[in-house]
Amino acid sequence: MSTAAPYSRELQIAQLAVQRAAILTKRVFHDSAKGTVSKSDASPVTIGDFGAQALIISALKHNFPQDQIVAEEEAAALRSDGALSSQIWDLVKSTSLESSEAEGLLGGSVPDESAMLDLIDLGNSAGGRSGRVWTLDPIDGTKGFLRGGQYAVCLALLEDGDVKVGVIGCPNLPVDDSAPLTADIGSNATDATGRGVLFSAVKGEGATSRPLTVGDLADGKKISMKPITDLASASFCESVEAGHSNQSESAQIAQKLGITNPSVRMDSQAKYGSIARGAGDIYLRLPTSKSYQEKIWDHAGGDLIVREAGGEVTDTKGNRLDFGVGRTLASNSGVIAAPKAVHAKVLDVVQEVLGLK
Ligand SMILES: Nc1ncnc2c1ncn2[C@@H]1O[C@H](COP(=O)(O)O)[C@@H](O)[C@H]1OP(=O)(O)O
Ligand SMILES: [Mg+2]
Ligand SMILES: [Mg+2]
Ligand SMILES: [Mg+2]
Repeated sequence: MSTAAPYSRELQIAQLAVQRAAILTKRVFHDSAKGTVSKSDASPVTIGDFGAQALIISALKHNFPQDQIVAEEEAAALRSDGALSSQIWDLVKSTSLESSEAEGLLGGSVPDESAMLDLIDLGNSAGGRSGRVWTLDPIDGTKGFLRGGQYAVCLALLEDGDVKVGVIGCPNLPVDDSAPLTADIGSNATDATGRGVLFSAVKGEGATSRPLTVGDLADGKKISMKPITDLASASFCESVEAGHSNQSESAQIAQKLGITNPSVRMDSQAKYGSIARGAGDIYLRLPTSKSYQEKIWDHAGGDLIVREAGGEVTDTKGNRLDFGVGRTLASNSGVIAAPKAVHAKVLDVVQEVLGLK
């Protein structure tokens, strides 16, 4: 008797849902006014973020009605702004996958605008240590999205706080796994031919990449981190936004490690995907303020994809990221992702520079 691969249905639905949402975000980037509004923390959100969240939650609700969902956005601002809401509804009702069979698997279209708002708000779960929890960032790196740089559509499944499935769609990364890591250089990075990658991982089954929008889901190729012996030739990536990660400390760390290449700055979980496929080696995210707590939707997929590709991911204290404490990584501080063979060395220097030892 043959048994299906673990989480194969969850993986298939997550991949299709991310693909469909990326069709919407690309339409927003190319075709329409972005409908950008500023949230209470002064970060931007666009009609692309809301629309992508509605489409993905619709697919999750259809397939896994019992599961909890922790997603970044909420519909409150749309309930008090009918014009914004109807702009999003125009997009959501007119975005579908080409294959009607695949659309059927996702449960088809959202019935009406009011249902769309309710779907967006289903992402309000508190998360936690028990049961099945999906975590969703409909557009990770909204600033990158707006400037035509890197962004990602990110979905992961946690079971009892442990990441089991991670899917990250990166519309602006080159398809070629061996393309060198380049800085987020604005309009040069947009989803022209040859761009758009879907990274996936299932716990214990490895990590893959495939083109985001064309071909069969089964076409994923195994990816792995670059075996690295000499840190002098390593490349490391970090946030574009200086407010998200301390870039002067990372420069000191790189220097102490003997890394000679300048950091590659890119937005979003595209950083995790890029190191997982060996386009880069190390991802450093160093806390800028004691008060900011990283969000689980910003890391769950990337954490699994890097670990399944042969990497180690910890915080600056050396602890694994704990996705079971709620909507944020309240018990962690920063992120250090690197190939297993060099992670301890990198962490040691991080702790030295941060004064943690
Ligand atoms: N003060 C902050 N510190 C760290 N990350 C932040 C902060 N404010 C927003 N973010 C989130 O950081 C992520 C982008 O990180 P990166 O710097 O790696 O591109 C995004 O998820 C962004 O949210 P958003 O999803 O709204 O873009
Ligand atoms: Mg945001
Ligand atoms: Mg994010
Ligand atoms: Mg986001």
